[in-house]
Amino acid sequence: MKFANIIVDISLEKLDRTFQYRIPEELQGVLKEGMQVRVPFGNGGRTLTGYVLELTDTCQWDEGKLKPILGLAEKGIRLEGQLIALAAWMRRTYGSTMNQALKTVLPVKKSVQEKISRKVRLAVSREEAEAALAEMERKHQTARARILKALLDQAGQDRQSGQGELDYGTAQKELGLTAATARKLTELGLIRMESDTIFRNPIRPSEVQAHPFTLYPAQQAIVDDVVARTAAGDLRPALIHGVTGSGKTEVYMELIAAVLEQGKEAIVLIPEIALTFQTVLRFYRRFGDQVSIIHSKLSAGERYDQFERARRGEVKVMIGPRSALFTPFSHLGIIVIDEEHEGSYKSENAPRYHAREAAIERARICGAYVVLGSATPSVDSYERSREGIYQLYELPFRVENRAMPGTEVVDLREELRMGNRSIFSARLKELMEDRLGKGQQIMLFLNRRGYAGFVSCRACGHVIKCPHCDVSLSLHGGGRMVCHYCGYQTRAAKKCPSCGSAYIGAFRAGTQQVAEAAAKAFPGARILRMDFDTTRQKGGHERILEAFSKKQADILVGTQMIVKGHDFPGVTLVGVLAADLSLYAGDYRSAERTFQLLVQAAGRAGRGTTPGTAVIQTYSPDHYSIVAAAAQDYKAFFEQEMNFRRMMNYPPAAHLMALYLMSGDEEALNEGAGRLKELAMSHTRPEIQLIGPSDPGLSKLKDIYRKVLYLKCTEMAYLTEWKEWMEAELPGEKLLSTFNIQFDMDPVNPF
Ligand SMILES: Nc1ncnc2c1ncn2[C@@H]1O[C@H](COP(=O)(O)OP(=O)(O)OP(=O)(O)O)[C@@H](O)[C@H]1O
Ligand SMILES: [Zn+2]
Ligand SMILES: [Zn+2]
Repeated sequence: MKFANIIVDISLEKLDRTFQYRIPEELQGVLKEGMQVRVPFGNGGRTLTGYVLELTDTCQWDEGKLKPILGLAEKGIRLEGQLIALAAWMRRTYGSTMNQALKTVLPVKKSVQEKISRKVRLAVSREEAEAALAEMERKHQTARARILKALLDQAGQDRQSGQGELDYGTAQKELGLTAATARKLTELGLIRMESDTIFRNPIRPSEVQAHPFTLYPAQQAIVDDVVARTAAGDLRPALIHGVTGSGKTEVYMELIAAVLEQGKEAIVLIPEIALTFQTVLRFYRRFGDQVSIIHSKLSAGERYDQFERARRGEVKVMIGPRSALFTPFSHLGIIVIDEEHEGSYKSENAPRYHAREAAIERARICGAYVVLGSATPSVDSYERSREGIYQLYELPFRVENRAMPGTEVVDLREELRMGNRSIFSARLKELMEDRLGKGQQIMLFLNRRGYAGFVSCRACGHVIKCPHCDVSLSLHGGGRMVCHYCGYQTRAAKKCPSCGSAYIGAFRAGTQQVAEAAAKAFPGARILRMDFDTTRQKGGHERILEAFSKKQADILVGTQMIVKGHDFPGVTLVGVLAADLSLYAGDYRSAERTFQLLVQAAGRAGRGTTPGTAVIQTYSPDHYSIVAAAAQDYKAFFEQEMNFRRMMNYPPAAHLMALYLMSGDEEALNEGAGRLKELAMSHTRPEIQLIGPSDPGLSKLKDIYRKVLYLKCTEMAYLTEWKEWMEAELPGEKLLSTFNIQFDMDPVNPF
């Protein structure tokens, strides 16, 4: 590479200003993205340090006028540079402006003073606090002593937690607490300042258990192999495929402990929905105050504080969803991604990065390694483990050989034939009666994808699909059935093309109808509903789950949010009302998502000592993802799914890049989509297959019309090259300049 694009100022507003320099002979092959260099700046002979953002062979200006880089500011790449290199990779891979990419990886500085209620809490046991207080009184450190005493008084009153807690504002007013005193007490480790949105660490140092159990041989074998392999320099990601309750979390913690022992740090990504107190508690219990967390309820300022604590070395293990990946640790050793198949790891904002891919890149940049874990790995990851890109480990049994749930599949076509048109099949109803009679709990699960209304026959189960894309067509306005990939359209069928039955139509059902039907069928039962409507208010989610876990209800009805991660030992029956809902969601990952949901849903039944049963109702009992889920057979599912992906050239057999086009003006959008396709075709190559433009699942959202164009290709590099070309071309396109255009490499969630 001959040139380097350099950023000299990383204050936020100027992130997009890069300057190009010539790479001198002695730095050829040495210079890497993220390195800090010295460069001449302006005409006054000034020298500045800057970061290398990108290496390139394309000269943006007059080659003769480019100045050379003077030299490296320091050897190697420091933290800031590592994150900048990651941003450059994200921009290149996923498509966005450099500004958007840098803002994603670098914590945004606190700008406005936030009014958050802060709490001052005791960070030590009462005995330790009392000893410290006596010492302070002896030394006449009255300001500190006053605060400590007030906290101890509080601790005495607050029996339940036994931990003293004061409101920061009140302590300032009534006890004369100053910032200096608070800082000193924090440094001494006596108090902790927290806001209520941060989970408090409920574990006292004396309760931290370094080795709570001896690992089982299967767990220990994984730990030993990963530790030995990585120590020998093999930093390939590890994929742990372990059934629910097989002890994966204990393996993660053991690996993290080994990394901490080397003086390095750890990041643990978990889906937000699993970020429950229970999970966090296990990490606190194991690692004490070295643990901290990030979650979506934190304000920007609190998030920044958490990142600063990590930067200063006060925290060694950061737990959180996707964005915790950018925790500024200087000696990162391991990144764990639990439930690696979860769709929430894919960002929905530009750059639309996948946290798994970005984690692997960050680990590569700083010499760390990645551990992925799931009971139902993504097809992408499992395929990579088969190619040897990831190292696969398996935990096929639950700890203590606890039983897996029993699964039954009910054919809804049979129910119709027998004249049962209710939401509950005869078998599900029978089991519900049985459980209610025994005082056991039931979960009813509707795996609705929200908007997709596919068209199917209730008599024979036939689903109308796109002849070109092999995904189900969705019912749109005006009686049209539409393919969300290629735009193929046809009139809604009045009769089933397969059996001639008139029982054909859009498949729609809501949690409210289910709850009503359950109330009608079981008049005495106490029913809770959890979905988007009932969880909209703050804390709605937690309140419903808590009520259910306290057995204040017999039946919990909900969407996918009820099946993930929650442990309800009282539940012995899970009913999946219509597996077809996610199976025919109209995108190429529908079968994969269905398999994952069904296995997880079944995993909810019988977590306690009483064995559980899952009933899966469907019109497609022969579909491989339902057959495999019922048998809890991941490999069988994977083989058939991979065949489908290979046949249709969907990821991971190929790469799929989406171009989303958005505008408030429908007519202009149609015209723009046409122009975009023209442009796309002018720079395409035979290896790239262009599909669309088409209406996505949501063709209008908040008054914004949306179109999508797809490009398929087995070579990612060709798509990246095409994207770079398009990104350079777009600013000059007058017709397209008013649209919001976004790239999405290997989309995961339907647009
Ligand atoms: N070696 C062990 N000895 C005793 N108990 C263990 C051991 N390993 C795990 N457990 C316990 O078994 C249960 C399941 O383990 P864990 O949560 O680690 O499994 P998991 O695979 O992460 O589960 P899930 O997929 O449901 O999140 C936990 O209660 C855990 O404390
Ligand atoms: Zn039919
Ligand atoms: Zn199609």
